[in-house]
Amino acid sequence: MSVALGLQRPLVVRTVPVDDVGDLIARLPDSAPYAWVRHGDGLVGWGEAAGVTVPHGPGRFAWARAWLNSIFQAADIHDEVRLPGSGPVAFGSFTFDPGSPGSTLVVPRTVLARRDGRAWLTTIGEETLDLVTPVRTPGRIRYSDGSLTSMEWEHAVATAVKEITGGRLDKVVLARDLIATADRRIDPRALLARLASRYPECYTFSVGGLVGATPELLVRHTGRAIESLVLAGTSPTGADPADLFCSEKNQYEHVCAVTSVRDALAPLCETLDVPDRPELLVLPNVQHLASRVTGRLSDGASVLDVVAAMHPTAAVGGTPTETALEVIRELEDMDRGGYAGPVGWIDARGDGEWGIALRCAAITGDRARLFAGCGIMGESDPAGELAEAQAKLRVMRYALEG
Ligand SMILES: C=C(O[C@@H]1C=C(C(=O)O)C=C[C@H]1O)C(=O)O
Repeated sequence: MSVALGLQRPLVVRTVPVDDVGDLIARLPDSAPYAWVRHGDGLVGWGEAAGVTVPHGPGRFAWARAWLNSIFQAADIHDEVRLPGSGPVAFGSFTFDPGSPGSTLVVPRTVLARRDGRAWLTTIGEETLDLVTPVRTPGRIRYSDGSLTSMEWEHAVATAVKEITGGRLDKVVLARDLIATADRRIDPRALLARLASRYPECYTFSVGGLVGATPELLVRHTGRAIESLVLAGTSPTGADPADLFCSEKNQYEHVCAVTSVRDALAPLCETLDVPDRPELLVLPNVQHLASRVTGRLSDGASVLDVVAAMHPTAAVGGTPTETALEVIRELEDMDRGGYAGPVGWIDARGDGEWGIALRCAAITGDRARLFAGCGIMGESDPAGELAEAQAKLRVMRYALEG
């Protein structure tokens, strides 16, 4: 556990309003940035006032909440803005599988934020001078297979189809990875800038080396109001949306995801509104069936409590959840790390926004590990699912190659 200022010495936090800050991502000074930006609004952060690697295991969300409480409750907070995301915030990324190590929480030393025309700056401890170094693009990119070749992955999909038609489960989301090697060290800021301009509708994020632009909002928590955007059912952009709406496979795949979210949220909510029918979310590469679920929490649960109840939804796990996790472990032959896990931020009031870490890559030095997955149903065609995974990989390929 690293706590730069020490648990015994409380964080001294100051939030002040600032004039318009321009492009948030362009303000990031170094190569280990924190970001959560959509349509230009959001939070970016740098430096580390406190940070921790969350121990893996089934109690990891409870452990993370306890750690955050100890930091936030002891903090000496001077907050002139008092909006979600003002005062101290922690950025976090949790691994998909509770058994995988690598979940992290970081309270940046500096956070710059904008929301609906208001901007603010939060600093912890002494002010420091942060120089914005020039952003370098990664140069030429070479790709190699991840854990499975395309053919092996198609075979895994075919095996999953057999498990489904044989009655072991209804739906499983299978993912694959792709390794990219660049000419030089990959500066996450170069990727963030490209992602934010090409995918403004998505949440462009960076936490602990995991960089991406996800369209899927796991949960936004503002006071007692919560909101989630459930995605499942995909076709290439440009294909007739009617095919997606009329496809029984895609409709059922979507119903599985929405049901998992409704079942997770219902016990926490006094009201919950789940649309009867999905809408269409069109992105530059793919289009999805999308359901916006809204609700009101019945008590003071924090955003992390809600994340803990929801993860993993059937949009990235499957139905039933535990069987899907078993099949994923059996067939993918890889550790997903933070891919398909919750990623986002939380403030000291318990407000925050968390997405499902999709359309992303884990960056280390000159290497990026890209991930993409697809919901597999009894009718799935392995070649079609491979094409869908490739379309989803285009997001990070574009971020790397421009
Ligand atoms: C698993 C991914 O995406 C998920 C799977 C989808 C599907 O199979 O239709 C759609 C959106 C996401 O919930 C991914 O992008 O890697």
